Amino acid sequence: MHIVTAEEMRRLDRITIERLGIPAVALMENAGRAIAEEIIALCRRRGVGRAPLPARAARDGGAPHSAGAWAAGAAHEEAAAPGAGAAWNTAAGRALRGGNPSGGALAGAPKLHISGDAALMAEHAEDEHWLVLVGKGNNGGDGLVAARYLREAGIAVSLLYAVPPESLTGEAALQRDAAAAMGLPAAVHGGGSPGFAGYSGVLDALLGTGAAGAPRGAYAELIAAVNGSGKPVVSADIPSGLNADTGETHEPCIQASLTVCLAFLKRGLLQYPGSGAAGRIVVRSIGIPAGLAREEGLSAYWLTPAVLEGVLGVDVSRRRVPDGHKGTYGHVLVAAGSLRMSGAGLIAARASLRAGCGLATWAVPGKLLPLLVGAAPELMLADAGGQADGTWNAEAAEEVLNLAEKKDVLAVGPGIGRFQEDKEWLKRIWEGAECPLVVDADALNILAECDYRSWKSRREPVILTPHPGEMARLAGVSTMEIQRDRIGLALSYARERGVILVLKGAHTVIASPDGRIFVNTTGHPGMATGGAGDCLTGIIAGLLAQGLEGVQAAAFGVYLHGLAGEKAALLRDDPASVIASDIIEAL
Ligand SMILES: NC(=O)C1=CN([C@@H]2O[C@H](COP(=O)(O)OP(=O)(O)OC[C@H]3O[C@@H](n4cnc5c(N)ncnc54)[C@H](O)[C@@H]3O)[C@@H](O)[C@H]2O)[C@H](O)CC1
Ligand SMILES: [K+]
Repeated sequence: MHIVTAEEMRRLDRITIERLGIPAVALMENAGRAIAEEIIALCRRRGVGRAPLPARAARDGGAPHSAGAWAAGAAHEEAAAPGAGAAWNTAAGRALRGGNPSGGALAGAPKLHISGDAALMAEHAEDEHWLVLVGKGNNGGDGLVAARYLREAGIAVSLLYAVPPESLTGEAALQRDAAAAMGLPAAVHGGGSPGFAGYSGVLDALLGTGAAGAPRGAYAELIAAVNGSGKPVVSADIPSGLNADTGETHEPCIQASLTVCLAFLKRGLLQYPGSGAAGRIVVRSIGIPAGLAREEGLSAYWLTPAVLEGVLGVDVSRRRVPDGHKGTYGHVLVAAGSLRMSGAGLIAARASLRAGCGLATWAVPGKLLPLLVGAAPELMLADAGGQADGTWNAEAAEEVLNLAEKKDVLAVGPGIGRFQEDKEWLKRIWEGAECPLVVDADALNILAECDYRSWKSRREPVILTPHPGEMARLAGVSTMEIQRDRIGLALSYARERGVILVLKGAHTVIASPDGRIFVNTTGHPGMATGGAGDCLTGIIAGLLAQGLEGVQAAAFGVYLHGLAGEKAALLRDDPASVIASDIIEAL
C-alpha cells in the first residue's frame, strides 16, 4: 500500500479531477459517505449486545439487521412475486410436502429479496447524536457530507463551524448549503468549550492535509475541548493537529479513536506520535484510482506481505528447495563482540542462522575465542587477532578480510566497542570487503566520525542499521530532529550517501538509495531490550546470505524481526520480560 505526503495527495487529486474528469464534488461525496459508513459501523459495534428496541424488534421479527434495509426504518421485506405458480420442485413444492421453508408471507412462491444500502442503516440510531466539527477547507466539506449520510441513517447530527460558514468556499460551501437545505442544526464556535454532554461521538473535520503549523484560534480551542470531553472522536482523513507528512503532533492535536483516511495512507499516520493520535486507521477509497500513485512514480510504502512480494519481489514463504544443502543458503561472517560485550556477537551470529543461512562464522579477537567455545554449537568461531586484552585493533581488519573472502555477507559492529585506530579498521573493511556489508552499533559510531564518502566506493550494497541516537551522530543532528521527520531524514540520508538505511524504532523506516521507502509496523514494545538490534543485524545478514538483494533483505529482515518480537511477547506472561534470545527463538 502506498503512503503519501499532503503534496502528493493534492497532486493525485488534481490528476483525478483534471485528467480523469472526476469532479472534486464527487470525490468529496465519496469521502463523506465513507466517513459516515465507518461511523455507522462503529455505532453498530457499540450497539451490539444492547436489548433490541421494542419498535424495531417487532418490525423485524427479531431478525438481525444483517439483511439491512433500503430505507430508514423499513425492515427487510420478503415479498412474494405476484402470480408465482407452485411447482413441485420449487420451495413451494417443498412447502407442500411439509414445513414452510422461508416463513414468508406467501409460502410456496419464489421469494423476491429486496435489500439496499445496509451500510447506511444504523441500529440503535436513536441512541446516537454526533457533533460534527467543521473546518474551513475541504476537510470540513468531507465532514458536512458525512453529516448528511449520518442523518440519512437515522443518526442525529449537529454541526459546529470553527469559522463563520459564509467564509467557506468551493466544494465546502456547496456542502454547507446542502446541509442547511436539509435543515441540519448548525452553530458557529463562539469561544470557550462547547458542551459535549448530549453527544455520543464527535467527528473531527477541522483540519486535514491543508493544515499548516499548529492549530490556531477556534481550531485550537475546539481540539483541546474535544480531547477533554471523554467522547469517542472519529477524524476525517487525519487527526486535526497532526503533521500529515512527518507524524509530528502539534499542540493541541486530536486524539482519535478512529481515523478514516481518504484515498491513500498519509505518511504521518505511520510514524509516532501520529500513529498514537490516530487510533484505529481505516483507509477508504474515494474514487482516486490506486494505480495513479504507481503511475506518478510515488515510491513510499507501508511494508506488508503484499508489498514485500509485489514491490520487492520477496518470496515471503521462504520456500526451500528439496535438494538444498548448507551451501545453498550461504555463509555469514559476523565480526563482532569484545571482552565486555561478547554477547552481542553471539546474538547476531545465532540470529543469522535462525534467519535461514546455511553457515555462520563469528570472528572475534583471538583472546576471547577459547572462552566462547561451545557458546553456540551451531556457530563456527574464527580468530580475528586483535589485542592481548581481547579488544580489536586496526590490524584485525586484515584477518576479517581474509575470513570474508569466501563468505556471502559480512556483518560488523555488535559489541565491538571503541578502540585504538578503529576508524582505520572500519575503512579497511569498508573498502576491502567484496561481499554485502551490514554495519551496526559501534561500527556506526565509528562511521559517524569518518568522511566515508571519500573512501573507495563499493560494488556490493551497504546496509546501515542505526537506532535514532546512532542516526543522530551519523547525520550530525539531534535525536529529536531525527524523530521529528524519520521518513524524510532517512530518505535524504540514503540517497545522499548511496547506502540502504534501516532507521530503527517504533515503525522502522527502510530507505533505499533509489528513493524507495518502506515503513514497517510489525513489532512490539517488549522489543526495547538489549540485543534486539544485534538480532536484527543477524537476520538481515542471514537473508543476504540466502541471496536476497540489499533492500529486500533489509525490509524483509525488519518485517520478520518485528513478527518474531510479537510472537516472543505473546509467549511471555509479561512482554516486559522479552529478551533478545526470545526474539531469535521466535523466528
Ligand atoms: N486534496 C485531496 O486530494 C482531497 C481532499 N479532501 C479533503 O480535503 C482535505 C484537504 O482540504 P484543504 O482544503 O486542502 O485543507 P484543510 O481542509 O485541511 O484545511 C485547511 C484550511 O484550514 C485553515 N488552516 C490551515 N492550517 C491551519 C492551522 N494551523 N490553524 C487553523 N487553521 C488552519 C486554512 O484556512 C485552510 O483553509 C483532506 O484532508 C481531505 O479531508 C477530499 O477528501 C477529497 C480529496
Ligand atoms: K481532521
